Amino acid sequence: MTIKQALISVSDKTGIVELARELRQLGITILSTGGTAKLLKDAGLTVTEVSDYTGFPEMLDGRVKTLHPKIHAGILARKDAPEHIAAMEKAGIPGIELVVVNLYPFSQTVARSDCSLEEAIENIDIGGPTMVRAAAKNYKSVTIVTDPEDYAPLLEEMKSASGAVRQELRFQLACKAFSHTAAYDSAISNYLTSIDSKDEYGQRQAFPERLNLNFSIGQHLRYGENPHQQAAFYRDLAPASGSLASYAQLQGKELSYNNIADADAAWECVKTFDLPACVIIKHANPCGVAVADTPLAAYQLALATDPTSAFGGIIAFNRALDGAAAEAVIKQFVEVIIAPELSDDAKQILARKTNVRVLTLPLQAGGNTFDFKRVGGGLLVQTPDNLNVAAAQLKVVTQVQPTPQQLQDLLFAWRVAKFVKSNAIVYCAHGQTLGVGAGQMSRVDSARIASIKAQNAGLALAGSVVASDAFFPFRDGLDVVVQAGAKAVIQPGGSVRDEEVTAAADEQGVAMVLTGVRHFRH
Ligand SMILES: NC(=O)c1ncn([C@@H]2O[C@H](COP(=O)(O)O)[C@@H](O)[C@H]2O)c1NC=O
Repeated sequence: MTIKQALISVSDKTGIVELARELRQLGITILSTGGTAKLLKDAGLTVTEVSDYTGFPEMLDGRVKTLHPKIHAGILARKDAPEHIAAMEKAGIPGIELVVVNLYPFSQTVARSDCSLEEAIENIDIGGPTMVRAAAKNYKSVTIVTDPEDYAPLLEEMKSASGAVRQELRFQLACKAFSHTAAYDSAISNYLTSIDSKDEYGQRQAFPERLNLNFSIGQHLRYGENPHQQAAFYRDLAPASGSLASYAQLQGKELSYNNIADADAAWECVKTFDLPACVIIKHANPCGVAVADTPLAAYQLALATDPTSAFGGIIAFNRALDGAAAEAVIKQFVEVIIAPELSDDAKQILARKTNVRVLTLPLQAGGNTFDFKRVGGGLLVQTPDNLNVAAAQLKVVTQVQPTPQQLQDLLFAWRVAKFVKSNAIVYCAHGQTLGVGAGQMSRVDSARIASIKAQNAGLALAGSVVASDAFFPFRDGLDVVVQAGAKAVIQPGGSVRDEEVTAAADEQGVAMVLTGVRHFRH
């Protein structure tokens, strides 16, 4: 379909002057709205303002710019239907074969904490989506472009086909256009339905009445959790900075479904430490975590927790990976390595193992607004568990006080326990996990398993500290960890038998601190 006339009306003006210049060179007439027209004219391009074209000025503070039959008939007329062509000729309306539109920045506007309802409403684009949908509906006659990323491929196509665009590309762009308007309307609906109606338009609730999710496909995966399951990885339209979805893969095989899930667990855990840290994940649980002076030392300590389970693990660092650490890590079978960056040495060393997936991610705070869990016929939605307890918030409930070193280790153990599936028991000493009990239905069993694991790894628990992700419902769990050698315990408290558990700790001369916060993880 040859393009004679284009309509350009964009909020995001990235690359628009360059596009318009190329369109002019191809002999295409350009119609444009106020701000866009001014920018193009200032760049020396010949442009007709929509208001001059329709003979109807923009009005109501821009609420009506392009909403005119001369524009919409121009977009919606089927160029292959004689009756449409005749009707257009009779009305004296020329066709529009290319529409380049992106919408008012609604999501960016409402993301600002000081955004008022009035401001949000004014950022609901009306004329833009109307043109986008009209052009997308009429993709057989019209090309619709909503993303500056598509300007270059569009021009390439037009230049190679004397200004024409193939129907295949027009259809692809139309699909993208409907996704664009669908995402836009979802954002409006999510925002408006999360406003607390009781509070005159001010208070926003966390959860919208209707939850519209919008993710775009990042990649098709070879299979899901198991080979007989199909799978894909979808990204947020704008992933939070420093979240897993913003990874860059430097080398290695394609990531699998389980790789991505485990990489997320590893990255979220390692990000929470200030000191150089290493986290090794297997089947969504940390099997070794340590902090030390260097990435190498942290890795060696993390590996020592459970070298058997670390086989085929996902390993994350919160510091640049240097050559020494890289050399040590590739001695083991590792699925994925993640770090904020890699030294040139480390890159060369890891390149020797071409299959190993290596990801880099910016070490930045910030995460998802909501966590989701699909259940039969529904979706559980919650805000993420991003509470980090500080030393000042701990309450010592025993006669024995923890030493400063124990306190430091208790906080370390507590941070790790948050990332271990419940029931979680984590023994630690000197910034190293010594035994991790995960995912047990009984807390006592988790405590026993964690001690067995430490024993298997040849790590002594005498004098260690221990974290329990939730309270001890009975003293039996506490007895197990004390018998194993723990001298200080951190747990939320809140059981009806707290007194009995504290008495058991006193009786055995160990220190116990309460966080007042629980970290179940399922
Ligand atoms: N009301 C209308 O008729 C209308 N037509 C186009 N727009 C939007 O106006 C924006 C461009 O405006 P300007 O060219 O003035 O910077 C685009 O995001 C476009 O989607 C409109 N604005 C809002 O609805």
